[in-house]
Formats: sequence, structure tokens, C-alpha cells
Amino acid sequence: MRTDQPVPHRPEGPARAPEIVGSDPAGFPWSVFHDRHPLLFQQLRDALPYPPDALRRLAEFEAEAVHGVIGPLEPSAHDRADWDLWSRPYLGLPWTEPPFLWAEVYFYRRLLSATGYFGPGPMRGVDPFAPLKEAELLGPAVDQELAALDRLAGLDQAELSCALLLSSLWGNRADLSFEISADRADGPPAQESAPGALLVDDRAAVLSHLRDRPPGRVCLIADNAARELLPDLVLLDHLLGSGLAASATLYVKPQPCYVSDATVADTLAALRRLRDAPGAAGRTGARLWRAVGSGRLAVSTHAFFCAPFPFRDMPDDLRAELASATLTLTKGDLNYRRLVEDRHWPATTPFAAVTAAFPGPVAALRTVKSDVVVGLDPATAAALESHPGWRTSGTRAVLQFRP
Ligand SMILES: O=P(O)(O)OC[C@H]1O[C@](O)(CO)[C@@H](O)[C@@H]1O
Repeated sequence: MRTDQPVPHRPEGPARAPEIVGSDPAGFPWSVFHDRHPLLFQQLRDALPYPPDALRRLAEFEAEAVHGVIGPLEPSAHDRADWDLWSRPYLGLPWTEPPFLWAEVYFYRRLLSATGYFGPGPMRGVDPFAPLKEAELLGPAVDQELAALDRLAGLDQAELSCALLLSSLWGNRADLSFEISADRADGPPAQESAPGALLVDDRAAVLSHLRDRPPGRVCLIADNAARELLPDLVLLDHLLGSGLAASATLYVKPQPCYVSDATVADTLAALRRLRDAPGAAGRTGARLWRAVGSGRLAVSTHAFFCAPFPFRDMPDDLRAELASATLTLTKGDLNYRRLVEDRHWPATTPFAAVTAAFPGPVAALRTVKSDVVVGLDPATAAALESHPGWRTSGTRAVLQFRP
């Protein structure tokens, strides 16, 4: 990982809106640090039997993260040099003072240290979120969702492409961190078919972009494991099988973070779940298994995916990989925040302008769970103003494309 990422970021692109920070007690980031995180610590202690030193570290870090000020990584941390540089402006501040994106990423990095994930003890390499992700992957809701694939048999290729893009998009609602304290102030969860729930729908443009050129490599920057990753994998299988993509790369996180974010281990578990399912899901799983074996589907990761920066600051090796793709799909809220930068943009700011620094054509599939949104038409943006809480309730989504 480069350690020379500039903080603050390079002054390119459209005039910058202010970064989202957590210091407003009425704001969403504040509630993440003060309401959601205490529940998360409890959930972790309930999920695994931690030894005394890990319990002590978790308690100390909980006190720091909820009521204290930002401290450094432990001196022995393998990535201490990176984080020393990245955290220099923020050490000693309350957790809600730095940019929200930075603070959340660092929170999850520190949490891993507290559980002993990088330590010499028995919890080394143990994903603290694994019990939550596994329960979801093995649960009955997934059986039903996989069985639903049998009902897609009657669709033609175009209909199937549209349906699978949508199911990958709404799969992003299955987010375990979000479930901890989902804010339902904006009413009950919207159904996928609810009129107006999809605020921007660029599916047709995404598909004609793929159809209008020779099949190339499609990249998918994954978000959550289990119930989100399964429809992502099904979508990749479809793109490969329909000739819309010659090959695909699935990017996942190099280490556990954001509760349910997919790692390589989660990807392998999802592939096994698919392969072992009956019917169309099992056939999909078998094809994907072979695609991994033949190299048509690569599962990849990069340290940058757990670094506290927007995509415009990605290192050159990752930039070159994505630049050679026909299309990159970014999944979820966090990747959206990294794609458009976590700023108080007016909601009508053009998506193309704020994603101009991303290498190559890009489409964002995201349910809206945090403050930043761009690319809305003025009428949609105006109508939403009468729905307080729409930005964080997870009931709206965007599917946005920039060629
Ligand atoms: O899993 P997703 O879609 O990236 O959502 C993660 C979101 O959850 C939060 O961590 C808390 O809601 C957001 O800050 C973050 O963007």
C-alpha cells in the first residue's frame, strides 16, 4: 500500500462540497458512533467467546470510540506506518470530528486489533463478524431467494439482465451493520417494486454499453457477504454466460470490516452455498465454480479497499486494473461514498462529474443508507425533501452509470 496518500485529497474535478463529518448530534454519523457502535460491541461479545485480554481490549476500545478521543494503532501493527500518516491530522480528536468515511474505516481497523485478529493469540485470523455472516448465509431466507432463480427460466436474455441487475442492487439491503439499528423513521422498508423506490435507473444504458462492444472484462467491487454476494455472483454468471462479459473480476475486502463486508472466505462460502443448492441455483454455482477454475472469474482483493480514502485516490496498480475493464460495478453504500466522495453535494450534482476520476466506465448499484447522494433529477430531489430520513432509511436506491 502506498503510504503517501494525500490528506486532504487532490484538488481536482468539480468544486468540492464540504466533507461529511459526525459532529452534529442530530446527524446520521453521530448516531452511528453513539447508538450503533455500542450495540455492535455487544453483538460481537455475544457472537464469540473472547479470551480475557481480548475482552479487555474491546472494553477499552469501546470506551474510546464512544466517549473518548482517537488513539493510534498498537505499535506492533503491521500497517502502523500507513495509519500513522493517515491519522496524523485526527489523533486526539473525538471520533465524530474527522471525515465520517475516514473515522468509520479506522474504527473497523481498530476493532480488528481489539479482537486479536492480527495478534499472536488464539483469535488471530478469526473473523469477528463470521458468526453473523454465516447465520445469514445458511438461513432460510437464502433458501427462498435461491429457489426464486428457478422462476426466471421464462425470461429472455434482456429481461434476465434487467432482473439480475435489480436483484444485485436490492441485495444491498441485506446489510448486517444496517440491521443493527435500522432507522425506520421514513416508514416501513420499501418493496423492490414500490413506485419511486429506485430514484435513478440506468439499467438500459449499462446493458447497451455492454452489448455495443466486444465482450471484455467486467469488474464488480463487492460490498456485503451472504445475501448480497449471492445475487452479485448470479449476475456475474449471467454476464459471462450471455456473452456480455468475456471474463470477470470480483473484488472483495482483504480483511473483515463494516460487519458484513465480503472477504475471500465469504466468497468461497457463498460459492459453496450456491453449488450445493438444488435447481437453477446449483447449476449457477457449478458454472461459477468452473469459471473460477478456468480463470474466467477471478476473485481478487487489494489493501486499498480497507483504506480510508475515496476511489479517486486509488493507487496506480489498482487504477490500471480497473482502467482495462469494459465496466466496473460498485456495490453498496460504502463503495458509493468512496466513488462520489462522502460530501454534502447537492443531490442534483451530475454523477458523471463527480466520478470523472474513476478509471473507466462505472455503474453504482446502491441502496441509500447514508447522507451522500448525487445525480438525481430536480423533481425527484424536490419530492424527497418531504420525506425526512429518506437518505438513511435504506428504502431508496440508485442505479447510476457513467460511460
Ligand atoms: O453495506 P453498505 O451498503 O456499504 O452500507 C454500509 C453503511 O453502513 C454504515 O456503516 C452505517 O449505516 C454506513 O455508514 C455505511 O455506508
